[in-house]
Amino acid sequence: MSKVARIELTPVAFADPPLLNVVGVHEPYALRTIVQVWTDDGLVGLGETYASDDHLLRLKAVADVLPGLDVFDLNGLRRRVRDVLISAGAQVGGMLNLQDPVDVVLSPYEVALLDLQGKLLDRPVVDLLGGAVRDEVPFSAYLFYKWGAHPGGEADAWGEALDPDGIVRQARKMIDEYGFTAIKLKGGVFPPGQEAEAVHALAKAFPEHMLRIDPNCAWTVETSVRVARELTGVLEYLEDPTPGIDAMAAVARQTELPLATNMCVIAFAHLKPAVLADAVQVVLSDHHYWGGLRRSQLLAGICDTFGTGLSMHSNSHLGISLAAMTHLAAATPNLTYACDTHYPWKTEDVVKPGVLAFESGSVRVPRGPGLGVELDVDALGALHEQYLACGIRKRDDTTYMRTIDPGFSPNTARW
Ligand SMILES: O=C([O-])C(=O)C[C@H](O)[C@@H](O)C(=O)[O-]
Repeated sequence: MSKVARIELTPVAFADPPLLNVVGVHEPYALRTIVQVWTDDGLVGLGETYASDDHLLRLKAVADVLPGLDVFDLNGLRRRVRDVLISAGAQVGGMLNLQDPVDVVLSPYEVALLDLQGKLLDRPVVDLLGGAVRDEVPFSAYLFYKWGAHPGGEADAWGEALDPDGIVRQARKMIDEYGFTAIKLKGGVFPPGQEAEAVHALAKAFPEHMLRIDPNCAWTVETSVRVARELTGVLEYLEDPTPGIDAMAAVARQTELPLATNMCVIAFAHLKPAVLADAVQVVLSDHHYWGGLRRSQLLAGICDTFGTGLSMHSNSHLGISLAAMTHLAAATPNLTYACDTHYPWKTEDVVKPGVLAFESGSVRVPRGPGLGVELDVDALGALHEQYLACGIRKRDDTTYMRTIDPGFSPNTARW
């Protein structure tokens, strides 16, 4: 029996371009924690998660109680995570508008144990999740309004995108380089009419592509209904136009356009009220806060039961997460939408190159044992040094953006 012997938690910082969203501009660096779980027989399993100071403290508290755990005992893992968090006074269970901290902390450990199980059995993680229903997982081109450079920094190859022409240019570059067949525009930055204009420009330039826009709850119910009606037949779904289950339900009652969310349904406790109110037609899963890969499949089953669509959300992430997302999506039959990913925006990674590549907008499921990706320990060390030097220490995973000068964009207003 292979048991957990020790855990290494390594916070890292990697370069992130000046992407804009409703709360401001991405910092020059995004932060993540790389989790390594070592067994008593010298194998290592990998996980990746957020890196706020509070989250790191919780990860550390759990790491202290994992030695001795059988790597196949995922129920025992969840029990230990829950016990540690409850005794530390965490509000577990998914309060209104909050993720369930048990699922958030559980996730990278569950992924690391699945990676270990796969290595022990010489099978890819997708096989442990029920087997591949698709060998290639489609992702979407994730577009952002964007500055040409961080203040005082050098311009990057993507250039500036602050109007419909800039967004179409960005889409063209993404599609040329990665072959995406679906496009998501991060909105909530400019007035809604201007952002709808960008969607129309994308529809004109890429008539065969599936389109989405996500203003991250920046709009009122009235604005959401107006934009939804204007973009019905143009978008495949409208993501989080307005905050909360009740407001989303009010929009849903007044439009035919499917509404999607990764903001009002973010824990199992939110599913029942959302279903009862018929508030959302598509839930964006994200294994980083839905409790890992197997609990994301539980979410998929619940969505299937209630006829709710399933897509996948992404924050800035590295290759361990991309591998985990790909295995999960490959093994989840009703995950039929192209998944979100920030991966094309990243120029540094902690995994060795060669396994994860986009072809025609899709990533082929790694077939090696476990997640199928290998840690580059030199890169891990360098990105950890960057974390120590970069000066960004996150207290809270929701405040990872620098708020931009409100004079630059009216993003402080509610539209
Ligand atoms: O609502 C979403 O899709 C996200 O939160 C994804 C990303 O984190 C995005 O908003 C970002 O990084 O600016």
